[in-house]
Amino acid sequence: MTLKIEDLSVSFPTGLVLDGVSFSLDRGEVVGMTGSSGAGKSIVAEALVGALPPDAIRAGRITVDGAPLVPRTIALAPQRLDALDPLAQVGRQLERFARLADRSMDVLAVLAGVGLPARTARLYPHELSGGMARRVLLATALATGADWIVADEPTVGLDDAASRRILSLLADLAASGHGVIVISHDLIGLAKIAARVVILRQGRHVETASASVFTGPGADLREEFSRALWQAQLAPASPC
Ligand SMILES: Nc1ncnc2c1ncn2[C@@H]1O[C@H](COP(=O)(O)OP(=O)(O)OP(=O)(O)O)[C@@H](O)[C@H]1O
Repeated sequence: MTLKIEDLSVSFPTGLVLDGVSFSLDRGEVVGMTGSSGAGKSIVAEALVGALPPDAIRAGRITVDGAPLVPRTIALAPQRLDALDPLAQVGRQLERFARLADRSMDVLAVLAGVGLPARTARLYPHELSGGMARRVLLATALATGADWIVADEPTVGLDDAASRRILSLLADLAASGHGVIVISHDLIGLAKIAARVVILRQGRHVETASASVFTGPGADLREEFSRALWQAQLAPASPC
């Protein structure tokens, strides 16, 4: 199955924020999305899962094998930890997500699917480590039974080792048959797990680069902006 995004544009009364984004992915694949801050990455995610603000106007086509994408077949693992209800145990929250998608699921199986032990079901969000909370956010998307998962900044705030484990989990979700879109500023991490990386700048789709071009100085990247983005990540951080 192929999810195809064609000419996706989004505008608000204040103006156009996304202009002509096109890319596709198959189930079993990871596609990365990166770009400068405010480039429109979260807007793409919201458009895909049908969660744009009410004053947004969307244009373009989102299809699966030629038919319009069915909303409940795609789910967002949100960026913000406050998407979790601070007053509800993790297990209860996963059940809520499943109910919203009109399905029943096995909480412990969903937790195991994101590498979390059964006891996590009884924990409240404030009892989770950063890495566990990121996994629970992914679990909220999996609890819906969606085929397509959009993970918005799933490694933000994590150290290198925890980030690597989350990226490897996302690759595993694709290997188990999901189509996974990962939004991240960590281009080095994305290049390790994604087949392609969609690069956005100020609402424009700069290019979709195959992961294999993220080597050395990135000479095979088509656009200057993409090369600059890649090289900025390779450069050692300047001492404070
Ligand atoms: N409700 C809204 N009304 C008007 N403009 C908005 C609204 N939501 C987002 N925008 C604008 O859309 C643009 C893209 O925002 P978006 O959050 O998608 O960027 P992003 O690439 O995810 O950024 P970051 O990497 O910082 O999270 C920004 O210019 C933002 O100000």
